[in-house]
Amino acid sequence: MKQKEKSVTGWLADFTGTHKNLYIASVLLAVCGVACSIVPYVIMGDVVSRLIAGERQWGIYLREGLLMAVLWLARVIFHALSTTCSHKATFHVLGNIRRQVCDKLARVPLGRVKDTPSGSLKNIIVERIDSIETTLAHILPEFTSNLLAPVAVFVYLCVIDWRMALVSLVSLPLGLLAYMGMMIGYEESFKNTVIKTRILNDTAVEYINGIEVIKAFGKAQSSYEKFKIAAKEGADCYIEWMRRCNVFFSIAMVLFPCTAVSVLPIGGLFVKNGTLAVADFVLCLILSLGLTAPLITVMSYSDDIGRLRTILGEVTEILCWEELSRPEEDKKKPADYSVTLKDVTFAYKEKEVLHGIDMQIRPGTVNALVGPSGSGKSTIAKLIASLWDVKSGSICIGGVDIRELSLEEYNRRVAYVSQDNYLFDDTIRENIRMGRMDATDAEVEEAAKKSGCHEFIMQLENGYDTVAGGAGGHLSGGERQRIAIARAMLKDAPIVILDEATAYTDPENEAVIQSSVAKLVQGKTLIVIAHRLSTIADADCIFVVDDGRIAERGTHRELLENGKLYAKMWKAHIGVKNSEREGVSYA
Ligand SMILES: Nc1ncnc2c1ncn2[C@@H]1O[C@H](COP(=O)(O)OP(=O)(O)OP(=O)(O)O)[C@@H](O)[C@H]1O
Repeated sequence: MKQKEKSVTGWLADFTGTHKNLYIASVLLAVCGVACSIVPYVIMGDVVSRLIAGERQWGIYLREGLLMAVLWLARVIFHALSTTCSHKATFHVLGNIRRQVCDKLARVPLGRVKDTPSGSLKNIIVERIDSIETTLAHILPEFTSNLLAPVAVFVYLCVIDWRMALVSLVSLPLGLLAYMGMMIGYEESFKNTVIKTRILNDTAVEYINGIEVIKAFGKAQSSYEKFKIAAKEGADCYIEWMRRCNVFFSIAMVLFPCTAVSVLPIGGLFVKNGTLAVADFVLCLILSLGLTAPLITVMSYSDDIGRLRTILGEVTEILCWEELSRPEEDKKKPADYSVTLKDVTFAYKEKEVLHGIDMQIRPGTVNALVGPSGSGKSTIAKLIASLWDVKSGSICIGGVDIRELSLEEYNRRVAYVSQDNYLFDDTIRENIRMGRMDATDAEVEEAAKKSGCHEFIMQLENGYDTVAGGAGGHLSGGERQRIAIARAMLKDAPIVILDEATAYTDPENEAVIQSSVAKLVQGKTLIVIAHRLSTIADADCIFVVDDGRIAERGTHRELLENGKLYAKMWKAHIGVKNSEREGVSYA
């Protein structure tokens, strides 16, 4: 939270880290470049004076001309070196920002990430961070040179004739006035365009992600319409802003470079009354012409700086998200792999969905969570998997509160197989290896065999080297779940949480999955969210969740004897099951 008070420059200094020196070198080189661009004016002044004085030794002019050429060349070289340094530093900064954001996403509660549209996060991490590259890389060297150059020219003008220096500035305040008119309502307009662009991005991502549903329900036209409206609103917002700026901008751009309007007549007057030499007058005229152009460039950076501030604001907002409070290292060692929930409550935002959950899970036992849809089973599983933090109460592993265990160590102890088995756009082999990164190919294949994947993998075009596709799109739901089980098997964690998939209920797939789960959990603490009660009839303990509370607990037999919710659910289940063949049990 303390981080939130940090200024944009403070954040930038943080992101720059050890590469600050490159930025310093970039500024110093830019200053050298400015010096090289000013000295030719001094030489030019000398040339003009000599010409007017009637100097006829062409060798002098040649030498001075050559020196000017060398200085111009040096200026270009300094500029190139300066921007090379700033680009190098900037790429490091961008890498650092992206790394910090990605690390952060792994440390915040899952809900925080899920509640943010994936389009927005992707947009910030990829495009928006990328878009500040030019500004960050150019702003330091170019801001320095464009600001220093006119200051140096003005000082030189003062040295020649202070009156002419002041006369050359006459058009500046008028131009500034027009420019300020352009800045009225700038912040609001800029924010508006950022919001509209974000909406357009989110709509585009939603359109692509939901393409299957859109096609299936014939909603292509209405979904495209939504995208079209977002694009039009974005464009309108820009056009309206630019239309308002146009007049002021045009006036400012006309007024700024108008130095000659004041320098010519007033300088001529000074020459006429003999208070200004002709050579100095010519030099002042040349110098004043180059005075305002760099200042216009400096002012154009206000736009880039605004964008930089907005984007850094978005990035730092993510970096300030509250994290799961976990130590770097375990504070205590769990005595065993029992799981205990004490008076746990949990709310999604304001809506409390778990109200005082108490559960005792002995190590090495099979435990099931059953209950009506929406009763809170998955939420309990996710809290045990440490994806969210409880609102009150505690969850202990082997007698130690999970908030006293490091996330890394915790992840080694718990394998969570969710319904939503995401497969990365990588080979099947690497997807399974994610369970344990140092597993050999033989170990990967062994896990695949145990989880009933080997056969269908071998039938794929490139076997284990087949790319699974984004979100595992080329595999069926059942196949994806089996790969997720293989992954968990390879991880070999002592506590396994399994959210039983409801979607893949064909008897053959169900039997394969259940026998592979039975292999996965031998001797481990299993917590399974069961949708098909026959699979957990032999469980050591069944917890019946109803409306965010544990309504009943006990073995299958005990719960049937109770004759309450579980008995009713079993009756309903058997009604469906009677027509099917008997299921295989996990235990
Ligand atoms: N990310 C979320 N944000 C807000 N509310 C949520 C979120 N996830 C779940 N809920 C709500 O919390 C309650 C419990 O949901 P949960 O998914 O834990 O139930 P469940 O028993 O696992 O349901 P199912 O058997 O249908 O998967 C539900 O009312 C659900 O609408």
